[in-house]
Amino acid sequence: MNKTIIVSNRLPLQVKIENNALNIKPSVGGLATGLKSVHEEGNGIWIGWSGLTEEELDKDLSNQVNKEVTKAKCATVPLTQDDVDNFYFGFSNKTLWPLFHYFMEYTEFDNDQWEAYKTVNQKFADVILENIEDGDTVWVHDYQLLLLPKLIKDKKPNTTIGFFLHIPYPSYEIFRTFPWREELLHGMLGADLLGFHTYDYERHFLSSVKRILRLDVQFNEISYLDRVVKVDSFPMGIDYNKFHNAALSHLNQSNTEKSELQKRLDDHIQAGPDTKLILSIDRMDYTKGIPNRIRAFEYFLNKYPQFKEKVRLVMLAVPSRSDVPQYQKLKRETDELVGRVNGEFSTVSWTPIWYFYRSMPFDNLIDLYTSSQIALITPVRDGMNLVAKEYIATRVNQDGVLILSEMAGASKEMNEALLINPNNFEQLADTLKHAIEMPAEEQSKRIKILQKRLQRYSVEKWAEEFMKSLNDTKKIGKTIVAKKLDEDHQATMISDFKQAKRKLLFLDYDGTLVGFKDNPQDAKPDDKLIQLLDQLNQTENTDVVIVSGRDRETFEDWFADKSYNLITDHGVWLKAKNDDWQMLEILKTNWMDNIQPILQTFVDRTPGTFIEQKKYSLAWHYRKADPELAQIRTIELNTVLTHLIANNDLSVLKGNKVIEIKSSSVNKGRATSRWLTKANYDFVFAIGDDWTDEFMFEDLPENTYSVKVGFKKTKAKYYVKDTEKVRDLLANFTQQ
Ligand SMILES: O=P(O)(O)OC[C@H]1O[C@H](O[C@H]2O[C@H](CO)[C@@H](O)[C@H](O)[C@H]2O)[C@H](O)[C@@H](O)[C@@H]1O
Ligand SMILES: O=c1ccn([C@@H]2O[C@H](COP(=O)(O)OP(=O)(O)O)[C@@H](O)[C@H]2O)c(=O)[nH]1
Ligand SMILES: [Mg+2]
Repeated sequence: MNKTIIVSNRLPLQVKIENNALNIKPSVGGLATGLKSVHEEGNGIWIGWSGLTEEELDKDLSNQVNKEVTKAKCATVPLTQDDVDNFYFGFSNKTLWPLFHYFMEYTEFDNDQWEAYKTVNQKFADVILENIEDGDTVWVHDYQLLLLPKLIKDKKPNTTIGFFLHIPYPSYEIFRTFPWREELLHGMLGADLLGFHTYDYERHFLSSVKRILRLDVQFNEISYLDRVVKVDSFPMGIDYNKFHNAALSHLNQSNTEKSELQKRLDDHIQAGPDTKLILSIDRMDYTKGIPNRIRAFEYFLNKYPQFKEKVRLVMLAVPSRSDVPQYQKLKRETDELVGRVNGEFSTVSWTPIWYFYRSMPFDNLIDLYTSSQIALITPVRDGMNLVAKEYIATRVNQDGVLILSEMAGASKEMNEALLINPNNFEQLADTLKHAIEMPAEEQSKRIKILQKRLQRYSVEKWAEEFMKSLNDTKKIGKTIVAKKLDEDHQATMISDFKQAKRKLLFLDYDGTLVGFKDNPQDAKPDDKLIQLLDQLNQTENTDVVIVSGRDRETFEDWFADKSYNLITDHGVWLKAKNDDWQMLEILKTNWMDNIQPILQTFVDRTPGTFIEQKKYSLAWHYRKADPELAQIRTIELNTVLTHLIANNDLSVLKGNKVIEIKSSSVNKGRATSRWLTKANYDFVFAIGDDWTDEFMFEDLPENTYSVKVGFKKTKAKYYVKDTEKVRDLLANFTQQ
């Protein structure tokens, strides 16, 4: 039976050594809850780091850990102290975390730490590869493991891989500054499904893929090598019932059952008729906007002094990553600010800010959530923010107001909250006043809608939706007709080739025999290709024809001293071995004078594009242009051209980052079909990568071995991954 492997940096277990003995408890985080049905109840295993370094574990302890962890359906990735320092505190938290949260000034680009990141991703891959079998599904989590999807896919292509990013994905303008950007994107694209919290992160990712890797993206699908990678957004939810039910039982607590914290909170609430608690809970992280919040609260007290002694900000900041200098700086700044504001406003019976720097047990969190009439959540950047959702889930009487930063992913689903820009103190102060004074009916109206949505799209539902979508990626391949040319198909083909008496091979040039280059003239045949073509050309009873959209002049130049069979200009010219050039179609070219100036206006308005002037066609190339602008321009150009060419027997051909205008009567299908009549071929093979090659796939006889390069919609029977695979494949024909 196939299984699902979940992978995250940390296991859903708390592993500690106390008095030389192991203490292992399940951790109760949201992710563990959401994945329960995939992990414990399904046929799953969870792979991650235990939290203890190799140095902390002697052989005996390590065996014990492994035994206990296996019982919990987990497996550990062994990490040394150096790994943790350089991969976790280093690259993950000093590079990726700040960069992805738009804190460029905090971002370090350190090559040694990048190496450590790669090494540790490989360590994760090693443990996965020990546990994985064909047909299994893997779900990788978060920014510490961005390279992992590729490391698994390369070794185990017959597995389904999902990746979810729990933090924001930054805009292209930020991501492009990352020195190893290509490698990171290729790492992620090892997955079959990439999930983000919001549509904005999704589109930022797609924009990086289009601009940096220049891949083709259709809606939310990326054509990548011989696969399609799907990208989608799945906003993570919470364990709604857990928070809601805890709050319900809280309501019925007797005085003796109440915690000390609850009693103090009650004291404040009961101090007067309009006293209110404003709550904030976050990790002590510079992305959470803690100093801003304190300053804005100070501004509010100055602007609306009537609320002095009435409202109190209860601020819980949970210690986090305190080994990283920026976090230490933030802690000092927060201490200072709280001190300043409290010093400035406190009276004998009132301190404006209650500040806790610690983590609190679940029951105390419920005390805080249920006692606070307002939650003030003001991150400057946040992937999602679950605290905002938890606050809403605990409002069992449908009262309370959530003030939420629009920079948190959660704001995209929580429109009924009061959304603010955390940098706008004026707005923040006014929104606080609005929240304090909001009528009960309005509070309830907003909370009800929010609760309904959170209850429905819980963390369980989130995991279910992701898994469903991941499963569906298995079907993507089936909607495209071509089959992968695997070893069995290849063996049959080669054996047919060997048995045949008269053989014909049609080979497209660009994108098939050679990879793409920015400048078309740079895509010259290399020595290895020439060697391969020479060998093919000498193969007995075999006609090899290069069929290209290139112009005759270019091929004359590149293959000057060769006697190859060539078809150029998509089928205008033909040159048989040791023969002269022959024109297959008599064509007019007077249309060019009208179309050329129009193309020129597109060149002028679209930086990076240029016209390739061929004798019988005009090609507008946009490989180097901004992909989004190019997409708009191609639609525009298509409209303009369709209108103009209506009566001219011309057609517009969409190639790989090129639009070509040429005579309708010319195409690779007609030209190759004509060649076929030259002899009685009993083996025909045709290979190409582009739309223009579809004409030959369509027109050639039924028993042709037709092969597409790359995983795209096609009429060909088979597909192969890339030009490298094409050359390997062709080499087979030369072996007798
Ligand atoms: O039929 P083909 O042999 O595949 O030729 C199709 C076109 O190829 C050339 O353009 C493409 O390759 C260039 C070099 O890598 C690249 O810069 C460009 O973006 C591609 O579209 C050629 O310039 C065209 O004339 C051919 O029609
Ligand atoms: O003392 C505390 C305070 C908060 N939390 C939890 O920490 C999580 C914080 O998640 P969020 O998405 O808000 O922020 P992150 O820390 O992931 O950036 C929430 O589930 C809180 O309930 C906790 O376990 N202990
Ligand atoms: Mg091509």
